[in-house]
Amino acid sequence: MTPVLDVQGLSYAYPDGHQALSGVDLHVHAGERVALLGPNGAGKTTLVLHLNGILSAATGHGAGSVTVSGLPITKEHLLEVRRRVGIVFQDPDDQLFMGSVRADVAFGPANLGLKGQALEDRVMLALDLVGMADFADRPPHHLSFGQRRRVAVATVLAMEPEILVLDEPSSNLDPASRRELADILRGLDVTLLMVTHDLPYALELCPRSVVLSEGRVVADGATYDVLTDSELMAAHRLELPWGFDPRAMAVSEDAGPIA
Ligand SMILES: Nc1ncnc2c1ncn2[C@@H]1O[C@H](COP(=O)(O)OP(=O)(O)OP(=O)(O)O)[C@@H](O)[C@H]1O
Repeated sequence: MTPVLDVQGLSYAYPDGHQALSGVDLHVHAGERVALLGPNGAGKTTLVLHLNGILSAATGHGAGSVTVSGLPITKEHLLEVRRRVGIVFQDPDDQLFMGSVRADVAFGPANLGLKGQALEDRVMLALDLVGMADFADRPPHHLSFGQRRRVAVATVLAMEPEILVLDEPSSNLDPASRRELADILRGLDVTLLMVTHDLPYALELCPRSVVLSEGRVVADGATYDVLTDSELMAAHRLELPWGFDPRAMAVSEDAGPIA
């Protein structure tokens, strides 16, 4: 089966010469939920920025390729790739800038040419998926942080992406909002790649984890196996919260230990 996301030998140095990625391979199949873990400065954001062509190995600072559903990320395919790969950034305020929730969620699909009832249906479906339909006419800046994060997810879902990439989705959420967002994400019919430092969240949501460290993939396997490999964890500055034991966690059947 062809991976929906195929990263091959990706290397990238920033213009100042800092080598952020070195020969990264990552193959994600349709419907997978994958956590991208790693210490600060590992290259996670740099990798994510390559997935919809914000950064590109082709700019002369890198090597390798990124292919989305068979489509290489080139200038010619950039718009289509950006529709297929939806990125939810850590700060929802980077993605919300219109006067109402409805207008923000409509912005992307309207740019694709959707209008009238089809546009309204697309917007309301996306808001329904994140439990924010009742907030459609509210100004985003009147919402709480957790509500704005959900709307940011809806702006991306409204583009009907094949791959949903989330940067630190659980950060700054209270425990109930954190759990509710996990339920929402688990219920989506989409391939999911989630950058996170929240290791319990990775275990809860993603059967598979990839660990990036100093620009290289140092582990790729079952999240449970990664989080219980104390040598690997220590070597790459990954720490479980105090008192959290993956072995004892009651987890959903597709994300948990294969006992
Ligand atoms: N614009 C830039 N110019 C030069 N170096 C950069 C730039 N952005 C990031 N870097 C460097 O590239 C490396 C990877 O950074 P990146 O932001 O991808 O890490 P990260 O894994 O997302 O970290 P964090 O967990 O802290 O968000 C770091 O050493 C960082 O200092």
